Amino acid sequence: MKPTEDLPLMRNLPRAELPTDEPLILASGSPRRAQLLTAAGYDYSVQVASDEAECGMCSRETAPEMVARYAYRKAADIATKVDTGLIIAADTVASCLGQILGKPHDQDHAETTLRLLSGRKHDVYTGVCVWSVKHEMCVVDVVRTELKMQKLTEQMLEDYLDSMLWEGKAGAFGYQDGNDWLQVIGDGSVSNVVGLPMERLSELLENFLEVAETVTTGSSDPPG
Ligand SMILES: Cc1cn([C@H]2C[C@H](O)[C@@H](COP(=O)(O)OP(=O)(O)OP(=O)(O)O)O2)c(=O)[nH]c1=O
Repeated sequence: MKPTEDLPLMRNLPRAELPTDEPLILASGSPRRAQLLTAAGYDYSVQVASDEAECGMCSRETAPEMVARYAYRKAADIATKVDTGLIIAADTVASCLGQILGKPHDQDHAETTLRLLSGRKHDVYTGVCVWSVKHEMCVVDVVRTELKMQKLTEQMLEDYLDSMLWEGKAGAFGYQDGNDWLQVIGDGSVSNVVGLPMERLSELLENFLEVAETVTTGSSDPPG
């Protein structure tokens, strides 16, 4: 298996000029998001949002609504803890047959998730929030990538579950794990699948001062 930094998805990633003079902060503990930002050439520090940012499931909330809300809440959490900073936060889930598939709780959950995805088309949604503490403004956007997973044999399933590579990955599978099980449909963003849509992030940074909205203090819902 190739190390992640050698994968094609880490090459030729866009890097935008930052819209403010604040230090860039990645509000995420995801190693994939950090690898993507580093591969694109951004200079940043990491501050992980508290687990409470990902709490509170709203009934009838769709996958894109959920990832937008969680990305916003992760950025808002760090915004209360720093004096200045341009914060980037994100949240990723898979969605298949109307079910929202987050990170598996354990191996049984990973198996159930992979059996659902096996042989099926599904979507990966990532919500991304850019937040300027100095300007008290933020923007939230969601990117969808459509994928198809090949039909898994019992042996493939067993080997992958034993590998523990499913841990901490939405949908219980890492596109970057080098198994070629997933095919991106159309011209969807691969970095979006791995946790941070680098193309959209670049657009959001480039247009930040035009598209960002003033933050409402204490709101747990993203603007718009
Ligand atoms: C679909 C998919 C997700 N993932 C990862 C990206 C995210 O790290 C993770 C989804 O969980 P998230 O809750 O979005 O992020 P996280 O818990 O890793 O980090 P934080 O909350 O601190 O931001 O799944 C892959 O690495 N490969 C994939 O193919």
